[in-house]
Amino acid sequence: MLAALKSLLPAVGALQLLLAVTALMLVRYYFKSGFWHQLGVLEVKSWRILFFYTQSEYPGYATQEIYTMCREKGQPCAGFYLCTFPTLVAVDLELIRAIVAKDFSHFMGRGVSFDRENEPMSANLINLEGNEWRSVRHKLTPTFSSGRMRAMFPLVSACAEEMVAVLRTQAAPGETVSMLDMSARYSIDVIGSCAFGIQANALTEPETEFRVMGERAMRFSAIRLLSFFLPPRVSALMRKYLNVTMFDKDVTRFFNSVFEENFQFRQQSDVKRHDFVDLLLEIKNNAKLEEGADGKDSTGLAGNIDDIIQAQALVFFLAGFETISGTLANTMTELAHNPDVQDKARAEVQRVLAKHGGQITYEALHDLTYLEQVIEETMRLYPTTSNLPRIATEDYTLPIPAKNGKPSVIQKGTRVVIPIYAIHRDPEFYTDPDKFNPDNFTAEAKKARPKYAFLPFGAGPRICIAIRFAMMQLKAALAAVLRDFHLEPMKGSKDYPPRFRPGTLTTKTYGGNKVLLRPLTDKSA
Ligand code: HEM
Repeated sequence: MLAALKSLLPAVGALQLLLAVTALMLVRYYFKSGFWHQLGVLEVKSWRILFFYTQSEYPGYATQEIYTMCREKGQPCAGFYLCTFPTLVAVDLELIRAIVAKDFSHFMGRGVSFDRENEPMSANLINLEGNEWRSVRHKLTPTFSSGRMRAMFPLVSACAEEMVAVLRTQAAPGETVSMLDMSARYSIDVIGSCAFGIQANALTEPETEFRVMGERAMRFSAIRLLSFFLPPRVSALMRKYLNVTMFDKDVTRFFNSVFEENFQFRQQSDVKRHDFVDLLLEIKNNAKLEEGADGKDSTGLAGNIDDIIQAQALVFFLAGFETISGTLANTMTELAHNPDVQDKARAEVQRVLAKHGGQITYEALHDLTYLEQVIEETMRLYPTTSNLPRIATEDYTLPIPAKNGKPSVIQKGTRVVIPIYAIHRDPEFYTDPDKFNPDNFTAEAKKARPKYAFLPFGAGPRICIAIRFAMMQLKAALAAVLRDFHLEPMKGSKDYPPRFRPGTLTTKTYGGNKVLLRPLTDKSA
């Protein structure tokens, strides 16, 4: 029977399978109706949830609808049942704090299905759970310390200066530049340099292989995205019979070979670049020292240390590419459309540069506090992750009584969604929430707002590990652009305010963030 199915599947095709799975999910949805009601949790029945799973619209919209419904009804959370598992949308900020921080031991994972045996690259920090995650996180954390960032800054700064040099050649009068494209090339060059120890040259050669492969790595078809969040046994069947892997095989092969080549070179040479390759090498050497008699690292890592190290290098790419390029591109679009903000940010850059001998140094970045507000406001409006996923790794009693006032116990395996996009657009926390206003992030404004009302990097022990690295990259690039250019909106553009694109893992907008650039010397002339 199985053999017959297997031979049929290629003919059936991914799309048909997806339709069949969707139909099954719908049936299951109706079967399970009342599930949340019985638990005393507000139950959601909206067709939008299907769009959420099939990624046919920006996933922030479906959870925003649920968020608004909860707020109107005074409920801390709501649940829906689809795709064979129950999902809870947490709305109340105290409940969110409990899930991501206070009761973290019940929610240590994101619930992503992966196959370590056949795809060692998928056993990365983002996907790992439990003690293994804890161990890898503990080993990687020092990699992002401020001392390490300071040492790495020259590599990042070189890419920022290269970007403005390329922009200078592109900023012909009246010609628009796609800031999304330029930011992607910058981000690729930074990752190539810092995580793989190579010159990717995406800024000077846009179609370089590193970039092409990088963009392929980030392209997840609907079926691939769906497979991440299905129960492990269903994903395993999809892998076996449909060949649905987490990463494209060519992509894995490419990144493996680039990393291996440079890793071996570093092992055999005395070259030190103070980049992630050096630091991963250190982790490997320390792990070897800690190796137990069974050949496994004694600190809780399962599997081969070389595979573990390689998986983390790839995660720097996966987690660091589109998050940076999208945020950078959206910040530049907002600066182009908000000339007052742009003038104020540039005045700050000029003032700070004068104080630091005319150089964009690591220390100078710390003084760019208004620029930081501008970046934070961009991340509020365009959070790279619209919804933060968690999975209950144990049964859990909700700390806030739900609908019927009685304690509600959610079962192990329940998915939890923290609706970041909706929280960031809540008028209770941000007046005129759709308006770009960096004053939302003055020290006073931040103090007056609950901590969990701003979650661009997530929160709790699984918060983004690379916040310092991310801010350093963003500030270095923006300071160089503001120093050298005036940004203006594209004439007659219909892409502002930007609309969000469906079907992407990180938040993306339509239009490619096109702006007009005027070299500052021309402007003052
Ligand atoms: C604007 C830039 C960035 C944003 C907005 C961002 C945002 C996030 C978010 C929302 C999470 C999930 C946190 C949670 O579940 O609570 C995350 C996790 C993570 N990020 Fe970032 N990120 C950015 C840049 C980067 C960069 C540049 C890197 C690496 C070089 C990186 C590496 C990671 C890793 C490894 C995790 C998983 C951490 C764990 O599970 O322990 N991120 N990031």
